[in-house]
Amino acid sequence: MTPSESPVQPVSGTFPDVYLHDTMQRRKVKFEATTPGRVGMYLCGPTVYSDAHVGHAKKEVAFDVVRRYFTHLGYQVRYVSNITDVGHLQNDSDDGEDKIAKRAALEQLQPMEVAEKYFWSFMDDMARLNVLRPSIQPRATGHIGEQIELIQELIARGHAYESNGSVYFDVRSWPNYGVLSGRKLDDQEEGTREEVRSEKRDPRDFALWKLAEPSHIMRWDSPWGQGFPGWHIECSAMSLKYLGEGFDIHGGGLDLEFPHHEAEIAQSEAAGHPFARYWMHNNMLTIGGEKMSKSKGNFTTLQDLFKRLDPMVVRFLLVSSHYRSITEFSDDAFVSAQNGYKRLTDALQEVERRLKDAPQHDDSALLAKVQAHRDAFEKAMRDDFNTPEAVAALFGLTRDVNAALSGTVGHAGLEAAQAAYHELGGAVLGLFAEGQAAAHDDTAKLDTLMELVLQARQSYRINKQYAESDALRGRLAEVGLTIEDTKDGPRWKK
Ligand SMILES: Nc1ncnc2c1ncn2[C@@H]1O[C@H](COP(=O)(O)OP(=O)(O)OP(=O)(O)O)[C@@H](O)[C@H]1O
Ligand SMILES: [Zn+2]
Repeated sequence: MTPSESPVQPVSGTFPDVYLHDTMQRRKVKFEATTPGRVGMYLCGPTVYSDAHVGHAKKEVAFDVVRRYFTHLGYQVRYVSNITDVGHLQNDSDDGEDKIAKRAALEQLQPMEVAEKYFWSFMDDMARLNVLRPSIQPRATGHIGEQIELIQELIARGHAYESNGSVYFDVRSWPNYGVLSGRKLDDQEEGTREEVRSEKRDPRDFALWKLAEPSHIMRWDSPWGQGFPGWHIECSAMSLKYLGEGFDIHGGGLDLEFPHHEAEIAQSEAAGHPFARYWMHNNMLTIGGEKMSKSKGNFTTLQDLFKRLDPMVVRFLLVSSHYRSITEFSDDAFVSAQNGYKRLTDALQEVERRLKDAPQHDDSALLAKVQAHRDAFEKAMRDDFNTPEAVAALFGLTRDVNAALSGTVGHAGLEAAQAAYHELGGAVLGLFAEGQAAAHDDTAKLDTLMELVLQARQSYRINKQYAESDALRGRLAEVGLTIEDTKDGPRWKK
C-alpha cells in the first residue's frame, strides 16, 4: 500500500510548546510536529449501527477540543476520523454476530440503510454539539481496496497467513505486539470459538480478512474469496492513506488501547509503514460508576438528552472534566453545568449589549485582568489540554467582568472581554457556536413560555372548554410544537 500523501510544506511561524500525555510513553511529552506548523490527527470514529450516546460524545468533544486548540495556535490541522460501516463481529475475538447485519434484521432494513441512517444521526448529533466536521471522514466500505493491499503486504512479509478463506495476523512473528498496552503476549487471552481457533496458528492472532458465510450480506471480492475486512485493518489503511507514514497523533477511547490500537500498530509497522507518533486516549463517561455502553444498556442517547438539555450545556459538562478523567453522568452534574454555562452566557450577553453603546472610560485595570485570565487559559491548555482549568479561567474572567459591569466599562474593556469569550470559550472550547449564546437564551424563554401555555390549556380543560384547548394544541402543532398527555401530566416537544 502506498500512503498517498503528497509532500506537505511546512507552515512558517512560531508555535508555543504543547505537552500531551502519550499513552505509549505513559507520560506527558512535548509535542513536536512531523512537518513544522502542521498536525495530522486520526480519531477512531463510530460504528454506525445505533444512535450515539453521551459516552460517544465525550470522545468526540475531547478530540474536537484538541484539534481546535492546535488550530488556535496557528497550526494547519488535518483531522481524519473514520466511519465504520462494515458490520464487524460482536466481540473482539473474530467471532459472533455482525453488528450492522443484526440491526438490519431487527429494523427490516438493508445493512447499508442501517449504516446510512445512523451515520446521519451521528452527524446531526455532532453538529448540535458543535463538533467540527473532520477534514476527511473516510468510510471503511469505500476503502476495501486499500485494506486488501495492506493485507497482501503483510502476507508477503511473512506476518499474516491465509486459512480457510480468512487471513490472520501472526502475532508471534511480530515481537513488538504489546508495545502500546504493555501486555506481554503470554498474558493475553483470547476466548474464541473452537472452529475459529483451529483456523489460527495462535489463538491470539487477529483477523485481517474474514471469509463471508453464505448468509453474510456485506461482502467483497478478494484474493482469498468473498469476505469482509477484520475490525482493525480499516484504521491502519485509512490513516496511512490520508495522513502519511509517521503521522502525528492517533486518538480514541481508552477501551480501544487493546486490542484495537495494538493491532493497528502491529499491522501497519509489520507491513513497513511507521505509524502514529503520539497516542492519546480519553477516559470513560460513567453512570453509577460504570462505563456507559450500548451493550450494558445503561446509556442515554444524545437525541433523548437534547430533548431536555441544551446541547451546549452537554458540551460544557464534558469539557468541564479532563479528557483523561472519568466523567460521571448524573442529574446533579447537569444542574451545575446548566448553572455554570448560564453564568458565562449571561456575562457575554451583557458585554455584547453594553458594547452597542459603550462610554469613554479608562479600562486598563480590566484589560490587565482579561489578559491574566487569557494567560491562565493558555497555560492550562498547553498542559495536556487541561480543559477544567481552562474553564476555571473563564469563570475567573466572568467574575472580573461582572464586577466591572456593575460600574462603568468602556469600549476597549468590553471588546477585550468579548474577544476572550469568543476566542477561548468559543473557538477553542466550542461553547458558543455562532449565535449560540442567544439561542441558549431563546431556549430558556421557550421553556418558560410553553410552561405558561400548558397551564392555560389545563385551565381550559378544568373549565371544560375543550374546543379552546384543542384549538391551542392544533395551532401549536402547525408550528411543530406537540403536546402529549402522559401519566405525569402534559408534556411538550419540538
Ligand atoms: N462511556 C464512554 N465514555 C467514553 N468513550 C466511550 C464510551 N463508550 C464508547 N466510547 C468510545 O466510543 C467509541 C465507539 O464505541 P462503541 O461503538 O464500541 O460504543 P459502546 O457503547 O462501548 O458499544 P459496546 O457496548 O457495544 O461496546 C470507542 O472509541 C469508545 O471508546
Ligand atoms: Zn481505529
